[in-house]
Amino acid sequence: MKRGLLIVLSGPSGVGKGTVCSVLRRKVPDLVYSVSATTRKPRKGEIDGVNYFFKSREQFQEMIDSDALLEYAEYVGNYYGTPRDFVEKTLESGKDIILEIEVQGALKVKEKFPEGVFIFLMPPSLDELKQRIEGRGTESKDAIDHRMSVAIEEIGLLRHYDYAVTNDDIEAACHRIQCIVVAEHCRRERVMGDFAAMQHASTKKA
Ligand SMILES: Nc1nc2c(ncn2[C@@H]2O[C@H](COP(=O)(O)OP(=O)(O)O)[C@@H](O)[C@H]2O)c(=O)[nH]1
Ligand SMILES: Nc1ncnc2c1ncn2[C@@H]1O[C@H](COP(=O)(O)OP(=O)(O)O)[C@@H](O)[C@H]1O
Repeated sequence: MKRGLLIVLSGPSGVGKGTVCSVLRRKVPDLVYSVSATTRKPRKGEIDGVNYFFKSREQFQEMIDSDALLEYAEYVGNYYGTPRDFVEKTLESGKDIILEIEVQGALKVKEKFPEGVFIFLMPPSLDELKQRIEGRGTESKDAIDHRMSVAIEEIGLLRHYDYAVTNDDIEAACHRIQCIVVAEHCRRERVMGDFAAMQHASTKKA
């Protein structure tokens, strides 16, 4: 059985990762979405187990201690982490999985899964990024300023990624990501030498 693709979608807060992921989930129902654990408090409308697994600091620490997380990072005062088992089981079952995580975590995943596909979602401009965070209305002014300074540092790490996708338009960004996924599958077909297996089967028949 061929393993699925591990796709990491990263990028600064407010760039549209969540929005792009929810559109992708609708368009590509076969793509599995990893639900993270966090110590952040739920926002209005967020559901435990759907948007995040909401944990206390103690519960999160237990997950770290028992090696239940593939990676974790502290981001603007809260912890976020990817439950390991779900990712590994999904990949083993041959399905593709997408992790929507911030940059420090993405770089840790890259150390463990260099064969993953690392995509950085870029804002059309920093002004547009600030407007999107403000427009979402979920953060205080201090938190927005903090997220903007973290964003500038994160964009500086773009070179560690395989692809940059600009989120100028949601549909266009999703289309680009879908194209990347298709291309990566084709690339792996070549690397995995399926052609050799095909030749072997046809020699056996002759
Ligand atoms: N390292 C890591 N980052 C995560 C994880 N889950 C979410 N994040 C990131 O944490 C950051 C803050 O997430 P959140 O508080 O939901 O705010 P928002 O994504 O900016 O709306 C975002 O960049 C998320 O992509 C995770 O499991 N691990
Ligand atoms: N291509 C886009 N054009 C305009 N607004 C967008 C676009 N993508 C996302 N947004 C808006 O930007 C805000 C932040 O998006 P969100 O998905 O919450 O970002 P992230 O998950 O990266 O923090 C939301 O209000 C969302 O509706």
